[in-house]
Amino acid sequence: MSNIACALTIAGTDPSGGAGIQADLKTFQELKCYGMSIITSVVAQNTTGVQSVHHIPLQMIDDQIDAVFSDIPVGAFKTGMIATVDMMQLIAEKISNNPAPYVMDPVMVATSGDSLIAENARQFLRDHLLPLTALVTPNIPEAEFLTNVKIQTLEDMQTAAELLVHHYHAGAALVKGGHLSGEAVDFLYDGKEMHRFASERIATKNTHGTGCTYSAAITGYLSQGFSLMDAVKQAKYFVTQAIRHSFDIGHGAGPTNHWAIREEVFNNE
Ligand SMILES: Nc1ncnc2c1ncn2[C@@H]1O[C@H](COP(=O)(O)OP(=O)(O)O)[C@@H](O)[C@H]1O
Ligand SMILES: Cc1ncc(COP(=O)(O)OP(=O)(O)O)c(N)n1
Repeated sequence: MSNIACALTIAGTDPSGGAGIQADLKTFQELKCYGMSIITSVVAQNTTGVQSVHHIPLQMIDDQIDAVFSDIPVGAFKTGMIATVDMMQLIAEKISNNPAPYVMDPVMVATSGDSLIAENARQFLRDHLLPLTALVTPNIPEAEFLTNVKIQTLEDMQTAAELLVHHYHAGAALVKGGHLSGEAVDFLYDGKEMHRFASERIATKNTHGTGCTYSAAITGYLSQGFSLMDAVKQAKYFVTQAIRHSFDIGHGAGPTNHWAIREEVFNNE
């Protein structure tokens, strides 16, 4: 039996390669994890926005999950876009007995402004999936929706992180500050302590898929046995480098560069 770390993503697709399943698998690969994927929706999108969405039938999502869970031990898994309440119900049922750490990127709206999940699914996500998580990774608008706290300051971010754990029963919460100004600061609250992760703000419009990449990197590191704190620390470095070396391709918000740390990783071996 191989002892390679196996990481799984349950999410929607991005044929232009910057976000969703494609970003997750590229990230897993860069971290030398064995990447696996379950597709919830096929999304026609690119750097400028979402053109159309096709939801995968429930039975097919069910079959994909069974195919993976019945065969391969999952070290850690994440969810991204889960568009409907029916899909959420099914996924909650399927993952509730899996002991691997669950990282939720509570995807609601794309960088382009297009909505990716049904209105009633947002509340279901908070009430039924959040309590199953080891970690939830909302950006500011997502944290505002989930907690009903208006977030304008670093203190507000910390309040939201605490509420997500103590009131909404997330295992831990990482509230990301990409949508504020100044340094790019994120707060991780693990139920006991608040940890701050900061980097310089990089001047770029090319941030398509940053949330997907960050949560996939955390999942990848968790699958390798890193502690939550170390997984977030390493992933923050990964996503910062991916933004720093992002690509100016396409006509809108370009994608991050998943291989930005490859040379450094290889050189450190
Ligand atoms: N311009 C930027 N420069 C550096 N880091 C950034 C920048 N924008 C976002 N980040 C970081 O990228 C990660 C994802 O952030 P955020 O944009 O808040 O989430 P999302 O991509 O889900 O909207 C966070 O670590 C955040 O601090
Ligand atoms: C299929 C799919 N999942 C997630 C997203 C969100 O990605 P993006 O629009 O780049 O926003 P962040 O990852 O930065 O929150 C998507 N567009 N498509």
